[in-house]
Amino acid sequence: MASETAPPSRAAPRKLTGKKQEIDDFIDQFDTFLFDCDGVLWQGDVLLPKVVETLEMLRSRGKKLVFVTNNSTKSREKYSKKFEKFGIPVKVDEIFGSAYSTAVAISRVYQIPKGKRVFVIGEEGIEEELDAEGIPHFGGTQPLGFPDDEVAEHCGPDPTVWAVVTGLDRKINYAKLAMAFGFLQDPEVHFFATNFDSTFPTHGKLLPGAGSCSAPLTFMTGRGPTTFGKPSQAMMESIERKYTLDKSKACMVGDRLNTDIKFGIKGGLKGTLAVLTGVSKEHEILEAGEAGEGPDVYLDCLGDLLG
Ligand SMILES: O=C(O)[C@H](O)[C@H](O)COP(=O)(O)O
Ligand SMILES: [Mg+2]
Repeated sequence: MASETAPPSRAAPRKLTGKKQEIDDFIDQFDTFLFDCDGVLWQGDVLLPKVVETLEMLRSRGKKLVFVTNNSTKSREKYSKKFEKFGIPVKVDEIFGSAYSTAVAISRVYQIPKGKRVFVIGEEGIEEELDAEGIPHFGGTQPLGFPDDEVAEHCGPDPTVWAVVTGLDRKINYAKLAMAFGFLQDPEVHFFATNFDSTFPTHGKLLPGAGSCSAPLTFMTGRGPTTFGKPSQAMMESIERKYTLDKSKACMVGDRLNTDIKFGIKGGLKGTLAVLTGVSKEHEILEAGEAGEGPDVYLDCLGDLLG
């Protein structure tokens, strides 16, 4: 049996101490920073401490900033407006969201056939990115067209449905799941999820995440979805198509081990930085480090990069 090639040994995660020289040395290794959003820059609509100043500092040192979020509730356009509201100028092209990554995959990689449509369990972000790619869709934030308690008469296979796409849907309900289950009983119908984050960090607590919106369908059908958010490299490929990304000078900054840090490690980026303002806890980071799956370094919060 071919011997399993052990992953290249990775040093244990190191907490940056906040000494100016150590932080400067860390920052100076990179010319591009890929930033996760929820749990790194903000929690919901609350900006985390010193985020604006930190991003300004990095930009003043000539660093390229790219924003890579698994949160599919907003399109890139709407994220650009969210940044603007916080006084952070970010162009749409600097933002890569899982809704965008999924819509691009459906239209340009899988090439959905003409006359087919997509059923959505999710919010405006998915709908707006599907619209931008010219992909017909229904469900999502739109009414189903019949009272929820009549779903039994309406659910089941539908030859016009080419895929079910799930994302974070804060108004998910039994009728939506029943409709999606009906479509997925046809094995030809694709099952896509924007991302599989189990939880969503907001208001200082964890709420159900996008992965918890797709999990019931996996339980019903025995099928796992194909996902296009981190740690899938679909977004890394989108970023590389857009920018000449020198991975040997790029750092991924995230709050979640099994999405952000895994995305950076799998993507072969030079560095990974975890922050403790979102999902992963310090002991989880250290335990992951023992398995060679931890970040290179970590901080209590992004603002600590200011030293
Ligand atoms: O449930 C979700 O979709 C995720 O928790 C959330 O939106 C992650 O967003 P990110 O941290 O990738 O910006
Ligand atoms: Mg996050």
